[in-house]
Amino acid sequence: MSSLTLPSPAKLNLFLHILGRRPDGYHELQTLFQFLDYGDTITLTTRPDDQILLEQPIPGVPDEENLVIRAARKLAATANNPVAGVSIAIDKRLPMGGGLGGGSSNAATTLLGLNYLWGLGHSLDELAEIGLTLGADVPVFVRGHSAWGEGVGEKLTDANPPEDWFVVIKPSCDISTKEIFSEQGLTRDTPGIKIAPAFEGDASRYRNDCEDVVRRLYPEVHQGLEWLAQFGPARLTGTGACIFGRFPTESAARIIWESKPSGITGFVAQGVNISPLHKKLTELK
Ligand SMILES: C[C@@](CO)(OP(=O)(O)O)[C@H](O)COP(=O)(O)OP(=O)(O)OC[C@H]1O[C@@H](n2ccc(N)nc2=O)[C@H](O)[C@@H]1O
Ligand SMILES: Nc1ncnc2c1ncn2[C@@H]1O[C@H](COP(=O)(O)OP(=O)(O)O)[C@@H](O)[C@H]1O
Repeated sequence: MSSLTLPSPAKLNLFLHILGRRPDGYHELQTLFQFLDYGDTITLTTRPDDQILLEQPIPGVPDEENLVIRAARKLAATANNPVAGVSIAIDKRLPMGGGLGGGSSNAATTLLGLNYLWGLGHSLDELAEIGLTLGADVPVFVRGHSAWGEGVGEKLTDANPPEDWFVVIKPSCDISTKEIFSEQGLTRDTPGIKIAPAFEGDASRYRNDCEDVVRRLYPEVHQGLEWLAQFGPARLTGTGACIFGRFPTESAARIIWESKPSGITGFVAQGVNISPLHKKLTELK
């Protein structure tokens, strides 16, 4: 049996513009993804039989729907020869449905980890294509470089935003991506911008178009943003509920984190342009 323990980092949408809606109802986006040096950890252990199993179910997510199981099954189906079974353990730190991409990241880590353990030799392009069938955010985690995202987020161009520090807050509400994209009042006509070689994060030309709707529906998010905005640029990631404030140094971020009102949950982490998953896989080679 062989075993592999790998990081499954979070992402932030440093901005998120909605340009329009496609005939199939999906929204055309422009976004900037950056990874955080913070996330879940996944351990993959091969088995003597051919089963693909989750060691510990995630409450509220049936194993059949868990993105790691779905990713492993899809990958196994691409193999020319039978592959070993695998037990998958997820050490979950990322809040679910928080706009941090935890589920998509778990899927990508499983795809890359099993590609290595099973010796399949698929390229990142091939794995990103499999990933896209699991979710729009999976390809950026597979490619492992911060990126401008267009289309539904699958057209990716490498980006190098500053590796600033973030205070990430999880307001005490769960927000469904589908609910926000169904809202009447959502801004859906932001003009497309030319992707820029440099990103000045707090420039007024960059927003999260979901923010107004989410602030209106979820006062906890509004209050969190008002508090964070006192200290620097603050935004929603994805369709929420998590919000983040950006700081140039770790100590600046930690001072604000220590001053938070009681009851606020979240964490401090650095933005990184190479995914911690890819750093770890490079060390293994
Ligand atoms: C908008 C982002 C930005 O990162 O939000 P977060 O999920 O991270 O918050 C993602 O692209 C989200 O992608 P993903 O998480 O794969 O979305 P899904 O679960 O497939 O989408 C749930 C529902 O949201 C709507 N949806 C999703 C993505 C999109 N570009 N347009 C949409 O209209 C669709 O109705 C879809 O059925
Ligand atoms: N391994 C997983 N981790 C987290 N969520 C998962 C996983 N597998 C399936 N899901 C489902 O995906 C949904 C979105 O989760 P997640 O990717 O963490 O949030 P978001 O897309 O808002 O960043 C969850 O609410 C959950 O139902």
